[in-house]
Amino acid sequence: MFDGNMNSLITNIGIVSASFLIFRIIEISYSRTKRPPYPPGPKRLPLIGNLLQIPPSHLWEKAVEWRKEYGDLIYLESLGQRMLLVNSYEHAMELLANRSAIYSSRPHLTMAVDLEGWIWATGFTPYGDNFRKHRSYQQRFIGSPETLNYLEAQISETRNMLKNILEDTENYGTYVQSLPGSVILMNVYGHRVEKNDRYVDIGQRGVQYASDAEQYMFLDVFPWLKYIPEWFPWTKFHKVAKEVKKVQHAMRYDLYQVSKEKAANGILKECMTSIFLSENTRGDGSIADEDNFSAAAATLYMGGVDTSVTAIMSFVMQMLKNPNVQRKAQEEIEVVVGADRLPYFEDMENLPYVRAVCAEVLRHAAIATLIIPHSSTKDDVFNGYFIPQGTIVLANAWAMAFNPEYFPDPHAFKPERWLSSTSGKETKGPRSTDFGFGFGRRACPGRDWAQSLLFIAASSILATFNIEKAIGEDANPIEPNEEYYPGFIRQLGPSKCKFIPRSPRMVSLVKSYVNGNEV
Ligand code: HEM
Repeated sequence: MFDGNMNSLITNIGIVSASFLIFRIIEISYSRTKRPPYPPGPKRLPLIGNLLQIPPSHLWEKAVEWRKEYGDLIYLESLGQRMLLVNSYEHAMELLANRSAIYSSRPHLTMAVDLEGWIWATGFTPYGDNFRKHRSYQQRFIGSPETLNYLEAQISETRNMLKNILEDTENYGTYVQSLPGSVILMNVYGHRVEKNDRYVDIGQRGVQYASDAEQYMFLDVFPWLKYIPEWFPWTKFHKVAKEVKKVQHAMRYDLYQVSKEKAANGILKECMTSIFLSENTRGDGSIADEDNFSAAAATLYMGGVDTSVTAIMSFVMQMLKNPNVQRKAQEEIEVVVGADRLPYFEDMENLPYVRAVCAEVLRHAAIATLIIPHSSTKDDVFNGYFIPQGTIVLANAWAMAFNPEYFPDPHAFKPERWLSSTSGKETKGPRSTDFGFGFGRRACPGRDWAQSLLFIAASSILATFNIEKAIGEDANPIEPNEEYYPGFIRQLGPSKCKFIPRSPRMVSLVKSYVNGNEV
């Protein structure tokens, strides 16, 4: 009896399971035939997809080449990971801004998030409550200078940089490299940067490590590899992750702790942390929402310390390559600012040519080539194509910056294209700041901060110095360094060149300002 029941139970389960399986197969094949196609893209091989066609670097340039065949949307798969390259500004806006409820998350990167521990940094945080809290702190303190007057630190640190360049011209690169870090550390933690400052170094190493994590994408395909013990051969990634973890931890906590101690002793200068602590420290000493605040603050440190260096380095390189542009910008400064003081933010409105130079620097430098990858949280259909949930969307800001339909003669450096008041206006497309800082809910919160620092640094350098090519041993001018480090975030090193003070008056002005006796 028992055996008979058991047999029929097994038979029934078998029938039900088989029916379920058949139903699923029919359902899947039906949905496949009904579902719209993926966007066009290079032919995928079974299992590995486009793995062999995706170049190890300069994917943004490959995407432009593919555009001729497939158009502005290019769909790729690599070992099961779906990717969508978006070459046009209009499509990036449509997906990442107009449909930002679906396209505002970040991919989960095994190396960066699980092994190195960057999950706290806003740029790696998935869409959700923590992300929203980070963004509201960042918007409040850095989105505009209303709560915290970050412009003051931008002016004073720029003038420090001018003085250092005056005294040690050969090493101008060192001072440009530390300018953004010295401003952001003052803004966020009230920390005054010293020569060879440990925290600027930690910040720059942290940014480099975080962007290098993309080299370990094989761990996303085989995430179980992360459980292999460290002593096992070919697990160098464990050693790298261990080292990065120390830097990541230092970025997140070290300066925050120092600032907290200073605040407790009443010696913390006004900054983002001092304002937050004064508003959120409870009677028993505990601090409301401290985790989200310290993460949002440390991500600003991360965002501010590096990208703006590329912008200012690119400005110097372009001035070396385009002496006529340099002269024209200096003439405008002479008329508006005069030769008796250095520029202020109040001059910005009256310096359209200098503003155009800055806009052209940002376009031409294309600092964040593929912005930061977004990830979709829902299946979507766009322009008749199916974009599955979990697709990594890469907006090709480099392609937008050099699109000849928006910017005729795109590789030429032409500030005139941004001047609406001259007949030379040639720009038909978006502004460089519309795509260079990303899209939608994830767009860079440091956009205004970065633009104002570039303006004050560029106009102050132009007012103080003539930048000229150095002369080589063969008596020929040395061409400027145009070799960008080809990462998702492009970096540019200094050129061999001369910073020649424009007049003894400018020299004494810079010195007097730094010594606190502004003339
Ligand atoms: C010229 C300088 C800069 C450029 C070109 C730049 C560009 C970008 C881009 C393209 C993104 C990704 C946006 C997206 O995914 O749609 C981004 C994100 C971010 N940037 Fe910037 N940035 C610059 C300066 C700064 C500065 C100065 C700060 C901080 C003071 C900053 C803080 C951030 C943060 C926190 C994020 C992450 C936002 C998120 O994931 O929600 N950036 N930036």
